[in-house]
Amino acid sequence: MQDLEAEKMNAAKEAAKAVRSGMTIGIGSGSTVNHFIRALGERVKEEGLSVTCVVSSSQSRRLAEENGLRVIEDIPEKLDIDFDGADEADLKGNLIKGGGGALTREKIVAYNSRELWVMVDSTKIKRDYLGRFPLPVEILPFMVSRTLKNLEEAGCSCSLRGGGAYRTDNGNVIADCRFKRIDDPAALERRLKMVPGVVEVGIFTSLTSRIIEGTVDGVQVYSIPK
Ligand SMILES: O=C[C@H](O)[C@H](O)[C@H](O)COP(=O)(O)O
Repeated sequence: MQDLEAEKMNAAKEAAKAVRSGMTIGIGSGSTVNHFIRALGERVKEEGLSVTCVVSSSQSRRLAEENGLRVIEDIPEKLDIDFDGADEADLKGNLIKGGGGALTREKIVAYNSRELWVMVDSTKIKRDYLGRFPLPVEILPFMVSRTLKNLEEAGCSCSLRGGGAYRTDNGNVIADCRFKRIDDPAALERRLKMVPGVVEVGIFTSLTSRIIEGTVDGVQVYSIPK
């Protein structure tokens, strides 16, 4: 049986090796990122690295601080590298994110970083098309049933995460949108962002610089041309 936790850990440990003292980095959210935070925390402890980070969720913030990382909220310059996970990734660097509800802050952090390095286990890489994982879209709770209908006009069926009880760190709700397949991620991202009430869409395009896929005994690294 595939050991997905080991794959995530291998990807995270490899990524953590790239951090140098003095860097300001972005840190995303999720179980793979948790491995990254712990691996980086060990380097901080053992090598005395000085690292400052902007994190994309309250959960990552807690873990980062517990592991000795300095966390800040804002910075006028771009971050050096953003390290994050994904729910799906294709080899052009298109991603589906937001399984943990942190997509909006994750996209802000990724957009404001020179590079985005994505750490995934082997099941996340999709060589044909994205969309098996329901696409998370963060929306305002105001007039939510109309917003869901407007999203469905793009050819999906939507449900509110937790029946509407789930709240993001921004106080909003998540619509999980099931498409048969997503053939043109950039066009769909643009279309859904036009729906009033949509805060952010969990499709990330043109942001990824590198995908680190964890394998049973190491990693496979894909560089994404800009
Ligand atoms: O909102 C959560 C994020 O987009 C995560 O990076 C994504 O869901 C992948 O999480 P995991 O590493 O737990 O599979």
